[in-house]
Amino acid sequence: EVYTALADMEELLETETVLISNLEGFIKVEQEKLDYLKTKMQEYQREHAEAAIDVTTYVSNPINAYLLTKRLTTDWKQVENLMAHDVGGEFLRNISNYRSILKFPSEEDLNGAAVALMRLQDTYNLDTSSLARGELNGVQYSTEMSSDDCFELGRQSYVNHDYYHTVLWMNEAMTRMSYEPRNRSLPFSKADILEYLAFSTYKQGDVESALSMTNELLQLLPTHERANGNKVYYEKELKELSAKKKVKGDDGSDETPKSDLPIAKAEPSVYDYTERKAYELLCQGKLKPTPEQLRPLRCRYVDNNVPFLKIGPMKMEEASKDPYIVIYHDAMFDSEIEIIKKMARPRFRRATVQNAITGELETANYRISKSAWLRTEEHPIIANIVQRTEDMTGLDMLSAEELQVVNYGIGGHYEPHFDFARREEVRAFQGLNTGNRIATVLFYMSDVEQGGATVFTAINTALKPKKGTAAFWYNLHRSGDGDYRTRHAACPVLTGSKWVSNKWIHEARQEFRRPCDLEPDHGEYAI
Ligand SMILES: O=C(O)CCC(=O)C(=O)O
Ligand SMILES: [Fe+2]
Repeated sequence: EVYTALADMEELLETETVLISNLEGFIKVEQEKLDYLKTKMQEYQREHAEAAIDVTTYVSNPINAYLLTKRLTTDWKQVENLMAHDVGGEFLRNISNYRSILKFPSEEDLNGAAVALMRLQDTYNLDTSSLARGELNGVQYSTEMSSDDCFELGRQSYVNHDYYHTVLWMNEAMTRMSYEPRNRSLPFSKADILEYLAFSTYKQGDVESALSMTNELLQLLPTHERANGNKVYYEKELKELSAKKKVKGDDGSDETPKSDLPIAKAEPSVYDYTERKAYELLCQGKLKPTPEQLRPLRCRYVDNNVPFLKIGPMKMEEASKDPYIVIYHDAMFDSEIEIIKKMARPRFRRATVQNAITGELETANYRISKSAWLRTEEHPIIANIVQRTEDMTGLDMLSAEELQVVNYGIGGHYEPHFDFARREEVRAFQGLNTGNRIATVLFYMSDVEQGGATVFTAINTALKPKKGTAAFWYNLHRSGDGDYRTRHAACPVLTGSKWVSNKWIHEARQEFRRPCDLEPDHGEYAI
């Protein structure tokens, strides 16, 4: 699929370029054909008009008699041939050839892109009509959505059982339809919208509104079979509801009204309501650390006692004292970033997560990005970065994982998670024999216009991506136990393309670099 990384979506524009020029070619050839036929027809009309003035005189001229015969035999044959000539077929064959060479999005991509928009709408609290007008978080962009763009979003939400967004977007489609030019040919009618609206409203528990929408639909199409059936159903349900209200009780019916609209399985969310709320507010920039958390934070130049850094110390900014989270500025050069991106692009695979029960790697809607692994030996640039990571962290890199390069797609995100393996899933890194992920270094390889922050949901801390900076934190206490306060997430990217690299450092070989302790925690750490 392509929607999971913007790097891949860029190629779709090349596909579109080819398709546009194909369509242009078709129109040109078809137009030439029509122009030729038109000229021919006018010629016929002219000759014919002349002949019609005096038919007898006309045919008595042997030249005219010959020409008339010719016109209706060979000349006419040519016209027929041209009429039969199928210009479209050739161009359609070209398009099917392109399908094997160029990148085309699939139905899955369309659904993924629609879900991504809904995720952005929820996470950043975007109002439907502003979004449809092309406004993202108060910033006006030039794109505007038409009624059928909105209808399709509603339909995709419906397919995903997401009745809440179905209602929002079908309503928007209806509003837009009313002020768009009447002559637009639309693949749906007002009745179709009403059917989606009624059913989704019912699914959300509002039987009364579902009934009134169904009635509205029946005014447009009195013989609509399903609507008539549902009307009876809704009326019955309402009657039962009001009867129950009097007696006070639960709803007992398991019958549902009919809909033959397609339906798919929805994935359950992996985190609870309070964490979700904190996550959203942090992503929106509305939740901040307390003054107590902020007061002790400092910026300074550090050399970590590394000879190389004595010459060129690094700029370090503390983002949190406990757990200890720091930002290194200018940790990657633009030139290095370009090379890393170029190396990663052709190797991108959809990012996976580990199933806590089976240990299998699988794709999930809660992690939408593409990633690639770059080995230290592959390029001197990577080796440099790994060495710099060692200098910044004071940790040994021999047990670290390779550099993971990540690019996020539309609405690309990673819901709250730990980087370390929990006791029940220690199997995660067992094969490696290097212990758990003791620390994370997260390099930001792009700025992000809007959204895409890294947020720590347990300590109300958000890190805004800034090209060239790196975040560093310990995932484990000195005791080796996981530090649950390091739970973090990548907020959905609202606008822009987000690139990061992860370097996960393991416990093995850190015995003298970060000695362990029986106590789980010590405040933390200063090199
Ligand atoms: O992209 C980010 O901001 C965080 C990524 C992350 O947490 C991860 O890949 O484990
Ligand atoms: Fe992470």
